[in-house]
Amino acid sequence: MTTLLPIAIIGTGIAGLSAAQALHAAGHPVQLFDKSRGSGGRMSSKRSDAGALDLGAQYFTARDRRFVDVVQQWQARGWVAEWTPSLYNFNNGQLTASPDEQVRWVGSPRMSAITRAMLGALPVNFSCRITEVFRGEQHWHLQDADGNSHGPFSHVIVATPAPQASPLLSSVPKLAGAAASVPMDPTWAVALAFPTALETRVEGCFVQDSPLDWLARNRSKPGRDTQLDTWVLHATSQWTKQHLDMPKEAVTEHLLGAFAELIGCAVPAPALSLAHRWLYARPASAHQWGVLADSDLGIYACGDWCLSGRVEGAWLSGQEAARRLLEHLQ
Ligand SMILES: Cc1cc2nc3c(=O)[nH]c(=O)nc-3n(C[C@H](O)[C@H](O)[C@H](O)COP(=O)(O)OP(=O)(O)OC[C@H]3O[C@@H](n4cnc5c(N)ncnc54)[C@H](O)[C@@H]3O)c2cc1C
Ligand SMILES: NC(=O)C1=CN([C@@H]2O[C@H](COP(=O)(O)OP(=O)(O)OC[C@H]3O[C@@H](n4cnc5c(N)ncnc54)[C@H](O)[C@@H]3O)[C@@H](O)[C@H]2O)CC=C1
Repeated sequence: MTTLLPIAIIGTGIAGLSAAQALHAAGHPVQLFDKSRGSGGRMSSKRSDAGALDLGAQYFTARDRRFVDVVQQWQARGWVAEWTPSLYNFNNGQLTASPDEQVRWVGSPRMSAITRAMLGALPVNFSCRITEVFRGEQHWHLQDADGNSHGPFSHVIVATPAPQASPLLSSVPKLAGAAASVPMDPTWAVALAFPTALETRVEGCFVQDSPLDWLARNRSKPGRDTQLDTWVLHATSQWTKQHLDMPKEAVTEHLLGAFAELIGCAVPAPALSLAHRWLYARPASAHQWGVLADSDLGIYACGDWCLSGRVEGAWLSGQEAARRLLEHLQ
């Protein structure tokens, strides 16, 4: 019996884990790496005194049949639940109810529950920033920021945002160039917790003509801690770019001010506030690549930026990376 070399996967966001699960299911050993202390990437949740707060992805929709099917399996296992917020729209200074029929999903009891469950017992190195990916005579090797080498690996899947993928793809200039051509826009996120509930029916709101793009009542999502009235605000990409290096306290003050202006009820001082800057929040434009690949060399890049820039696109891109890799092995 021959021993298969593991496949290295850099990034434990939903794209990397989607690929990992598919390869593991096909009988291939994988080894995951992430620079963060936990999995989830932009679907991670921040633990706080007000419970877990979803600072990145707020909810997701499922339109592709393959993703619809997997989300149903996640629901059956209790990893996700449907969120049915009382939705509003803020436009031209008017806050109006904006109900619709769209099904929206969230991780349960927090967004990070999905990737945590997907990771399961797969082998992973956290707090391990990969700085170099190189090919020896036959196999792939990785170098991390602490100077450690990892390998050999039969294949490598880079599942990070495009600007972070580009340097890791430098051994295949065509792939590195494609990743470098995808700018990603930033998003400032602010979480607030109020000791008494705000007197509003709003649970989610799409916002126009404001520094804000979106706001959500975090505690209205299923399974969340409901002791405090928690909210998450997202700034527009444009406002974020203009205030990229603003101190967190000032960002919180500005976005809290914008929130108080539009929400239409008294907003007391929050008991807790925190700000997080997502430097690579969303691709500036969508692509239909699915995956970037050099199958002969055995290197692949996947992530939301290869498709729709949403959770669904990231998951599908991870599936596509695994599919292309397995196809080439046959
Ligand atoms: C503020 C915000 C709001 C959003 N809202 C929504 C929404 O409501 N609905 C929706 O569908 N989508 C939303 N998205 C987008 C969604 O979160 C992403 O499309 C999806 O999570 C991307 O997954 P991914 O696996 O491609 O990348 P990521 O989740 O970014 O995962 C990449 C991983 O790679 C790791 N990494 C990076 N570089 C290295 C390195 N050198 N070495 C090791 N590890 C590395 C990172 O730590 C990270 O864990 C939102 C995103 C943000 C930021
Ligand atoms: N802030 C960030 O960095 C990112 C935010 N992302 C957001 O994630 C969401 C995911 O998109 P989908 O899965 O397609 O979800 P969706 O179908 O709920 O929303 C898509 C878009 O349609 C609009 N919209 C939908 N429903 C309503 C409504 N009831 N009233 C008014 N407008 C509505 C709204 O503009 C929204 O952005 C979008 O809102 C993206 O803007 C995606 C990626 C990054």
